[in-house]
Amino acid sequence: MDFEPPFQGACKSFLQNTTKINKHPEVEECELPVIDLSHLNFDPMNREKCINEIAEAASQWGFFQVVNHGISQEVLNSIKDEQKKVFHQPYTKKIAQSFLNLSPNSYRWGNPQATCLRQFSWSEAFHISMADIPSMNEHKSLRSTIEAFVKNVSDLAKSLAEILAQPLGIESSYFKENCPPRTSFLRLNRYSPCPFSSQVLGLCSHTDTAFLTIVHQDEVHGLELFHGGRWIGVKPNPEALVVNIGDLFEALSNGIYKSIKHRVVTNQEVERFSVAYFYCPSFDAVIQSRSTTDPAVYKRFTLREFKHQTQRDVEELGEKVGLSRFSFDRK
Ligand SMILES: O=C(O)CCC(=O)C(=O)O
Ligand SMILES: [Fe+2]
Repeated sequence: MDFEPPFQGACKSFLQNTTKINKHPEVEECELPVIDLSHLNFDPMNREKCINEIAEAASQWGFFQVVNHGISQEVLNSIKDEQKKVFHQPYTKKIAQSFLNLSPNSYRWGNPQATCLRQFSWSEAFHISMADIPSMNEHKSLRSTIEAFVKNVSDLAKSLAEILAQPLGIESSYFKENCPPRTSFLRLNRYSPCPFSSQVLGLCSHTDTAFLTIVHQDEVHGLELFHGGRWIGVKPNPEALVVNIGDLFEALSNGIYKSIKHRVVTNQEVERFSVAYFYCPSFDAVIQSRSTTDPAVYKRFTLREFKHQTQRDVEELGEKVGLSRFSFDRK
């Protein structure tokens, strides 16, 4: 098929000298906490209970699902349809810098810096900065679907961030001041069927950098998170969106909320799609651990410093090291 990136060629040398990654079929599936956001609009007691559930899930799991989230099924379905159309364009077209009129390197696949199979991702993605959406003029239906999705998902991200900030005593204006509308971004993901599914991951294990991420996954299983010392699968729930805490919120909350490692496994038969919205501050936003009682776990840093460190680690080690680079405990 002319839309597939040359995954096999790119990881051929790793496949020849690798031992199997320990995954499927041992991985169990779990029901992540499901939080009904309609309770936020009820009486103060119900609202308080809902806020506590969200904060509890963010600290125990770092991941949760939300229903009655305010994004219509129609918008979610059309994102998937549009995603399918765009990923099914010829590979040679997708790699052209001018495709979709996005910033350079918005289309990515595999992992050019991988040093071993564990770091390779059998998937492709478009990273779409909010600032790039207005220039997607030639692709009107993709653009308008993305705009409709972003309009809803950005409000949802801001409300969830403000809710999570409350128990930490962070002022409600923090996110408004630090996350201007253009600093967040979307990632459209496509996981291609993989003939080496017992060895190769769809998206290698990582934590997200953002304050928080909101994911709409389709009905195909694949997302797994590391919890309680083992990998567990997140059962797709068509009504729900998956929310996860990113590194910046873990740092801001002084380690109370957890940015958890997650990955996507491949399967041999069907393609899988997901769309992730990463709620991010501006590059110069200062991330400083907030706690009135405990000593700070993380040093103060800007997103720019964090990104530079990540870039260096990816170039030198093939993967991101993440928050531990900024921990006071680091040896
Ligand atoms: O595809 C998924 O379910 C998760 C995607 C993800 O973790 C990411 O894009 O960072
Ligand atoms: Fe992620």
